[in-house]
Amino acid sequence: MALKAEEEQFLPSTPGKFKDKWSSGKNRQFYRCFASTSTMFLWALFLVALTAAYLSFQSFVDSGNKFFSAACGGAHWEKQIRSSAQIHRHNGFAVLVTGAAGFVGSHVSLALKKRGDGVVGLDNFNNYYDVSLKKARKSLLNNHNIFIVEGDINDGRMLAKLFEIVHFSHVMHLAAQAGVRYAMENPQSYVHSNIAGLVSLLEACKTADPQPAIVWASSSSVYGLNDKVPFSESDQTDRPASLYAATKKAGEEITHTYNHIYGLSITGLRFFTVYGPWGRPDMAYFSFTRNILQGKPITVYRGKNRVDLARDFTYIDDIVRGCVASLDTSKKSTGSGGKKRGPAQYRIFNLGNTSPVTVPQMVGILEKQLRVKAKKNVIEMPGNGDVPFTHANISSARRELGYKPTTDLQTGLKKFVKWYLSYYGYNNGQSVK
Ligand SMILES: O=C(O)[C@H]1O[C@H](OP(=O)(O)OP(=O)(O)OC[C@H]2O[C@@H](n3ccc(=O)[nH]c3=O)[C@H](O)[C@@H]2O)[C@H](O)[C@@H](O)[C@H]1O
Repeated sequence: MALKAEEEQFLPSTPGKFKDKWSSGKNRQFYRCFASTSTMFLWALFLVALTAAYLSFQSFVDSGNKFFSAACGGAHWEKQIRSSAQIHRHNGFAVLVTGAAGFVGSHVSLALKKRGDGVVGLDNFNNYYDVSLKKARKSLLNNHNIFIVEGDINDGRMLAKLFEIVHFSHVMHLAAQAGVRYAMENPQSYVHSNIAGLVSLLEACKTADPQPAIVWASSSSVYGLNDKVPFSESDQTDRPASLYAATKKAGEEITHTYNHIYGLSITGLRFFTVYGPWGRPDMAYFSFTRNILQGKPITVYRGKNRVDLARDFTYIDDIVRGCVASLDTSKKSTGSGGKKRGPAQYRIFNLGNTSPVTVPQMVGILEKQLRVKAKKNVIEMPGNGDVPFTHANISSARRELGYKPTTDLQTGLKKFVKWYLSYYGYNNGQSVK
């Protein structure tokens, strides 16, 4: 009880109820004054310590994140970039390819390098799918003297440094968070790469002097719930069915803004389900191949009223030709150092195959190529961002780019399967590696 009484006297109380042994007068004033000064001192000390800790943490984060990682920077690094950017043909380009360790990025980089353009790659090697495949593509590019910078398009200081080292004439922007259905699992990654990353890249391009012309990957998914076929560039694209599609559509609006304000020359390419050797393991044709060879079941989605889903599958070599033609027909950006000097080119093209194939037909082709029957599990398409069909109208690309796809799905999948077996091997139905 005594303790309780003692505790009580130091407990804060409602005004008028506070009891203390410092009755009244000078003693009490002195105590209060002393107590408040020392408390303030302690608080001030605490705040100083907190600020110091915060600042040192921030500079640690800055050095790790915002600027070059250990793999970047330094004289050797700059030398590799300069050498990779060297042009070996008359009037050739110096191209920065973002997403160079990706499927389309690696193919486009090789095509440009082979014809004598200077190519510098950029890729963050994220683990959305098997990183070893990205590293293998990187080795392939290295063998052709293409250097890939390991970095993120959100790293503005690193981008500024790249533009300082090389006066890129063009940027082929293919870095993105791909995949339609994964957007439900990890929505933020789409905002990070396809929105924030895009803006960061455009900021670097707008500030660069000279400004590069930009060609970048939009997507057939922007047509969303559009049911007017074939899809034309002038069709409505304001009903996306997935967050992926919404970020690609937003990218089209964002690039338009940079074209309008800063005079950046911009070409957006709406790719239609691109497939082929060195492809993406998250895509259906790729994962179906793996499962069929391993004797595992595949899930085939079906639309409402038992209607088969269909895609305008487009072979990688056709897409590469469309990308290169877009670079070749790009006009120069008109601004410099962040200031527009006049109107600049702004284009959007469909790059598809113009002959949709149903998913069960695609599976049938794979079964024939692999000589293995698939264990099919057919289910109704879940509400996960998928659209029932895609079909490109490519008249615009044909007219302006001379784009003419030449590979049907049968021929293209044959080439894919050949690559798959040589890359992963085939061992009693088990994929290895
Ligand atoms: O053109 C694009 O802009 C996009 O193309 C690609 O998306 P999609 O056309 O959806 O390709 P993909 O996943 O191979 O599914 C193909 C078909 O198989 C069906 N599908 C899929 C998986 C499955 O398990 N079962 C199935 O039936 C599925 O329902 C669909 O009908 C890119 O991934 C995307 O990043 C983007 O670039």
